[in-house]
Amino acid sequence: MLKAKLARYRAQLLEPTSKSGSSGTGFDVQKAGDARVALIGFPSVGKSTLLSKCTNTVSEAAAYEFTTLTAIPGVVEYQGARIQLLDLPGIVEGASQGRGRGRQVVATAKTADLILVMLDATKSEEQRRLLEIELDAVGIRLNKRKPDVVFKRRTTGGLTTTVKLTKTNEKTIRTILASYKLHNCDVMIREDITTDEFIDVLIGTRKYIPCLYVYNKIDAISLEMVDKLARSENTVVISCEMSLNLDYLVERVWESLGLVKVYTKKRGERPDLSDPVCLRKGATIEDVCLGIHKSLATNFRYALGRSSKFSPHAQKVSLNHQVQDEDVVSIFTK
Ligand SMILES: Nc1nc2c(ncn2[C@@H]2O[C@H](COP(=O)(O)OP(=O)(O)OP(=O)(O)O)[C@@H](O)[C@H]2O)c(=O)[nH]1
Ligand SMILES: [K+]
Ligand SMILES: [Mg+2]
Repeated sequence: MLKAKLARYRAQLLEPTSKSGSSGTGFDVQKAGDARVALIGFPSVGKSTLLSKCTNTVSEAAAYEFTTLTAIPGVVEYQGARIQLLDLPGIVEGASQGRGRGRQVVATAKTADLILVMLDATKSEEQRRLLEIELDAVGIRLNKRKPDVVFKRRTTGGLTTTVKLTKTNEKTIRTILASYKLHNCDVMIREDITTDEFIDVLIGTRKYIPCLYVYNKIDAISLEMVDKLARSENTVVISCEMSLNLDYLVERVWESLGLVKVYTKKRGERPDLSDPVCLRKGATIEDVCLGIHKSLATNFRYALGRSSKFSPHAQKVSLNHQVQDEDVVSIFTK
């Protein structure tokens, strides 16, 4: 019950209080391109150096802490896709609780499609855990998917569990529901969740964001250490200064975003490889149409799709056909 209370108070605390209605907590940078990637890390880990190396934007880098004072967007081009990379001020322990810039940084992280937790490979492992705590405190869940719990407010209701709960129990769930005054609701638990995960579902504003741990400055540590770090999960090791592994980082960023690039082709012409339509995995031909122009979906007759990975021949496909990465699509309208 204390956990539930604490989570509720924290959620209230982080809620925008301004009457203007805008959350006003993040930095005011327009989203641009096909996805947004945010750089989160302690001061002087090399965030700005990375932005300057991977994009056409220059962000001032220097040996003193808090060189960067605001959000600086750059664009990473990857096989025709445009990814917005956001350089942000460094944060310190307690950023999520404090006022001002630290809070602003973590609030901005919430708007990202992927978070790069940037770490200094020469510093202790502790930095990673500290950053995770700050992101967790504002409701960001890294590399997790939303728990499989269906929750609906109703006039009557009940609790159904389709799996055996081993990390929490029904009594705890009922106590938490009561403490939130949720007496009439339908709850269906379809996964062996923890108490904390259940509270996350109730709070409802959690963000489940993929994350890569990026260890910079590997030029300054031993090869054994580099090898060890490089083998960890969701981890990329780089040296911005010596331009080591930066192309691989961009590849991993693309992969972690879980996007697909679809190339369009006009009849009798070669596919346009410079300007793909980028969509979420699982997207359909209809999404491709909408990504180009609304009228394409309404006037849709059929499409010819060619999957570069699975079949060399174009096939006639309908609106609900799922597209794969690097598919080539021609759309025919009425
Ligand atoms: N040895 C080494 N030093 C690096 C590397 N990348 C960046 N640096 C140095 O680290 C210092 C900090 O770099 P910045 O890019 O300013 O770091 P930041 O994370 O943007 O720092 P803040 O904006 O202050 O939070 C600079 O002196 C860089 O030259 C690297 O790969 N290896
Ligand atoms: K710095
Ligand atoms: Mg900086």
